[in-house]
Amino acid sequence: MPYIAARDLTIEFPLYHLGARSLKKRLLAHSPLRLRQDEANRVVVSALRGLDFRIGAGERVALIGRNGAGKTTLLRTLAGVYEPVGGRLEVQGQIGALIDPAAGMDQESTGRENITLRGLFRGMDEAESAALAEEIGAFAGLGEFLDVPVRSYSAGMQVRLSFAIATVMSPEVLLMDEWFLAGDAEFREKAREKLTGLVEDADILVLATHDMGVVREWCTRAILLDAGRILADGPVAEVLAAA
Ligand SMILES: Nc1ncnc2c1ncn2[C@@H]1O[C@H](COP(=O)(O)OP(=O)(O)OP(=O)(O)O)[C@@H](O)[C@H]1O
Repeated sequence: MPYIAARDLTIEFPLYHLGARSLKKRLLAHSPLRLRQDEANRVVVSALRGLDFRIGAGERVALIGRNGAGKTTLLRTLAGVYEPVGGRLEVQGQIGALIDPAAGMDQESTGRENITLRGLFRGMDEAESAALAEEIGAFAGLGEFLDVPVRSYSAGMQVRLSFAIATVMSPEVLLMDEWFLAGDAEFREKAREKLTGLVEDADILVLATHDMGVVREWCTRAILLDAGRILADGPVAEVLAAA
């Protein structure tokens, strides 16, 4: 059964090129909770500070909180993009990540080549990968751009392509940042339909969002983050009432 277990999970980012010592000192004095000096005398941002939680199969969890609270950092950590500097994290289950639109995309290759590569990587044969490319290209509405290098896509086209790639297979653990719900009205409608199916199929959903309508509609549990810590964790209605 898929699950996520975090124990004292801590993520920090070193800040380079801060320059003058006086600036360092001022920063540290003004933000003692988020900034500290590490053993190498670098100023580091404490993005996530000692998080403890367990998410089991069947749970749909919203990560909520103000700008800079740590939602995206937590999603990226769950996806394996960031390595914790402290604590333990276990993620069991096949992950599907809708976090960074350009992640894993080769900008010099065409949309079709990118899709085919993903298919082959997942163990499909060439015919299956080719069929996948057609299906994804059609869903993303790329038309002839399917055979053009991705670097010449508009931002919206990149989002549609990565959305279509990431959602075509049903992951057990679905990690999603809210901007995947953005886009033009026509695509948004298609995306919502697709996501509703995906959310229903996934064993675990973790969604970072500012949209409380989406939280109420899709999630069973909310984790409220503030300055890298968990302020509240529980059923959506309870956490939203406390927020
Ligand atoms: N690559 C990075 N380098 C340095 N600091 C970072 C980096 N990524 C995030 N941070 C810091 O970590 C903290 C958490 O940021 P994060 O993006 O996770 O917040 P968020 O809750 O997703 O915010 P938003 O709602 O604005 O998207 C912030 O203080 C941010 O400045």
